[in-house]
Amino acid sequence: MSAQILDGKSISAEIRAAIKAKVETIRSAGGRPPGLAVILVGENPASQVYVRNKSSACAEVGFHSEMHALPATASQPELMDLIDRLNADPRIDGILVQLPLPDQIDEAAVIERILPTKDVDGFHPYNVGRLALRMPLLRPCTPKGVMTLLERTGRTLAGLDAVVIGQSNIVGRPMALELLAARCTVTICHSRTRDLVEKARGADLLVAAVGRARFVPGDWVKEGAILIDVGINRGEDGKLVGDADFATCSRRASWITPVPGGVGPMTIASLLENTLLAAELHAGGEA
Ligand SMILES: Nc1nc(=O)c2c([nH]1)NC[C@@H]1CN(c3ccc(C(=O)N[C@@H](CCC(=O)O)C(=O)O)cc3)C=[N+]21
Repeated sequence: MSAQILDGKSISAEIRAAIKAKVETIRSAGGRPPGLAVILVGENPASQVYVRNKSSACAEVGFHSEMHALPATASQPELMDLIDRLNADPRIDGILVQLPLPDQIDEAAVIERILPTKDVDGFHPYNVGRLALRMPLLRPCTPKGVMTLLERTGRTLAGLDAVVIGQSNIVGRPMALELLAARCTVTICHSRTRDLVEKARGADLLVAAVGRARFVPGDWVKEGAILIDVGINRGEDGKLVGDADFATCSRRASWITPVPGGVGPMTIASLLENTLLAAELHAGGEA
């Protein structure tokens, strides 16, 4: 078998075009464009690249966007004050605090400070709780983007054995909740998991979200499985590599996401979708 490619780059371009058209409709009716504020603390070069990509995606679809750069030495109260101001700002529908944050900052406290209806990352306990209870509102962007990709396979997800490798708050856990809501039988694997290889080989749908380059070799993939690669690892040559070994995995999977051009662009598309949804919530007077 040779896998079909789940082309996140082109699917995300379709989504961006649809969002751009909606923003034009809002504006021609005299409404204000959705607004996203991105907060970057410190000078992590990878974070700077991501933040720039998010700003240019906003510009492309006609959103208002603003970047707030704080020094690496910024204090917890400074960051909390900024969030309070953005929470109260009527032009801002979404607030994204780029992670990871420097060690002196309490990440969980920062996330909880964001108004749940402005939490376009979907990381606030309110939004995670809603997802867990199958009443999703703002859904974490990467898992949401993966669900959009999975819809494009045309495959029925209900009843599939899904294995998620990785248990992070931003990807693995919400990914498992999404797949459970889609009625998959879900196994979450992590560093203490016994017989990881056997579990992976049993998966009809395998999600690799470990953050280690080429961690999943082709012989972990069941013939005909769907393989979603969430990894974005930078190789020694500076090129992006996924958590799966694409060359060998694509010989066994039925569908596979490439890196780059798979899940990454879908994460940004989901962020734009969430910001539009947040703007609709705010316009409806629901917050
Ligand atoms: N609060 C917060 N929210 C995030 O959503 C968040 C974050 N912090 N911290 C860092 C990670 C990483 N992340 C990516 C998004 C898009 C691509 C992406 O578009 N990747 C392209 C390639 C980009 C390139 O060439 O570097 C691709 O895979 O094709 C990658 C990574 C969002 N993150």
